Amino acid sequence: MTNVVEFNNVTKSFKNFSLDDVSFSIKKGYVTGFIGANGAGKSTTIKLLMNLLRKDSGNITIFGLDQDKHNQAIKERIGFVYDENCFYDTLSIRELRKIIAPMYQKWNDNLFYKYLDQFSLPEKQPIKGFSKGMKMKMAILFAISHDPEFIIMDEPTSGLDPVFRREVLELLHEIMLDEQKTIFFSTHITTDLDRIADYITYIHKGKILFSKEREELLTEYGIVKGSNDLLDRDTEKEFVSIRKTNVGFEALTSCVKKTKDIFGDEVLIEKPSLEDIMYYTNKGDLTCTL
Ligand SMILES: Nc1ncnc2c1ncn2[C@@H]1O[C@H](COP(=O)(O)OP(=O)(O)OP(=O)(O)O)[C@@H](O)[C@H]1O
Repeated sequence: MTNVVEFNNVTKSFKNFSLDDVSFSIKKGYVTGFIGANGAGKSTTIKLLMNLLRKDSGNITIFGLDQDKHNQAIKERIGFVYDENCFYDTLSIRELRKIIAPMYQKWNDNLFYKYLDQFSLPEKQPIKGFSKGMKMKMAILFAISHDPEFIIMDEPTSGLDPVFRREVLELLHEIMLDEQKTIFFSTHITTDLDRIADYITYIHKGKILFSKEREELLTEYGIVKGSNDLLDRDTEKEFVSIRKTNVGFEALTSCVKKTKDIFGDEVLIEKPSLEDIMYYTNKGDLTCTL
């Protein structure tokens, strides 16, 4: 399987935060969801991917090309949706098109007008009068009208109502019907990933904890429920983190198989949601080898 992106030992430090020796890859032809708590390093990683930030060390290849040597050629093949509005808001879509289209050799007006119509966006109205949902649709419109192979989005569904969110996800589905396309997007809304993501990359305090197939992840991890007297210093170490109540404990394991070997039928193991995995991982440190 080909990788569209390879991060190799990438490091970036700010005064109070570091992306620490980050290595992961993004598979061609799939949707990868990028999750992590507030401040975990998602936007920083995406900015490094877009070459908008200078890395301290390591290297990044995109389409097999070194990012620093082939910046322009790479950008031509990427569609980027940023989480903040970065367009001049006194301009209309028609005026923006005149500025943005010449930047891309492969700009496709047929595609542009197809999506403009599909998104029901007004062409001549200044964008400052647009709702948040309309602005997001417009950002997507400009990101995909040069028919990019790889689409990167920083929280495309944040702040959108459920109907708009569903529309954005439907659009991503439509794009993915072309098996050559790849999408990488960050989100806090893990249920969106249940609908669309094939792979999940999880960042926690500047470190990548895993980058795995979603289905595989949901089989390896489990929510374990049992009686508090099963817990002692040794058994507690088997869990990512534990929540104890008067009636028993609930914990996350990252190794369902090992948990079954240790506890047998004495515990109940349920399939976790991505939200469960994020919640418990933020509470504790990983104790099992991933
Ligand atoms: N230019 C910068 N200078 C100093 N610190 C920065 C800079 N950019 C980001 N940071 C810090 O790096 C950390 C990670 O920020 P980042 O925006 O990557 O997180 P995030 O996972 O995208 O968070 P969120 O989900 O809240 O958007 C934060 O503590 C942030 O304050």
